[in-house]
Amino acid sequence: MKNVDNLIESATELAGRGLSRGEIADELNVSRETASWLVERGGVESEPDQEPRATASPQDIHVDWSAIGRDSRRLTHVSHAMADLISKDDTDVGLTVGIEKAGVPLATVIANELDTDIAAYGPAKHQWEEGDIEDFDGGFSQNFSAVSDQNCYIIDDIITSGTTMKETITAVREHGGTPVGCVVLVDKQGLDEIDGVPVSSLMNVVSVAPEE
Ligand SMILES: O=P(O)(O)OC[C@H]1O[C@H](OP(=O)(O)OP(=O)(O)O)[C@H](O)[C@@H]1O
Repeated sequence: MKNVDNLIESATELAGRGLSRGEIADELNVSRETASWLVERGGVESEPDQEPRATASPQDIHVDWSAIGRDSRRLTHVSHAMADLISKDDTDVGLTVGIEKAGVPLATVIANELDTDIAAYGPAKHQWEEGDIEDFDGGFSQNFSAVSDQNCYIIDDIITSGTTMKETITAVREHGGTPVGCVVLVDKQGLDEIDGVPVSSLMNVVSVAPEE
């Protein structure tokens, strides 16, 4: 089980390897604000030109679903529950797209359950090595189905900012597919839709902290 000390340690190590706060946020599945907080708690100085140090604990949470991810039977049960969220939809869906990495094993089970083909999308951040991440493109793996002319579900584990899901929706459309639903384990934004595509999640994270 990860606790905040583990997260601070991981964030400090990633910062030491030169990753930006945004990249650390992606790696640890937390918001950028939380990534900054974790790094600063680890004793690393703020990045130049960044907002002032966050002294209070931010309103983000880290979701550790490794108890599901490390056990194929649990993963299958949970994926069936995700499929159940969308299985009553009327739309004729022929393809389930998993977002690499964590979305793919979930999508594999969901595709089997819903009797669709399967595709795998690698987001741009996974191509990034150095320089501006905007200069990199994501892509669909050639080892799986093509998306053209298919109604598609898009599967991932977590929505944090929604950037990865939005990128995948755009990529599906650019490749001639039609995204008809996004399904995740946990939606930290509690979104109804992204770019006109309905979002379903097994769990939404809702902050009950009073506004500052
Ligand atoms: O909504 P966003 O702010 O875009 O963040 C959510 C994404 O971040 C994580 O991917 P990550 O690359 O960190 O991990 P993974 O490759 O293990 O799935 C997660 O699996 C989502 O794909």
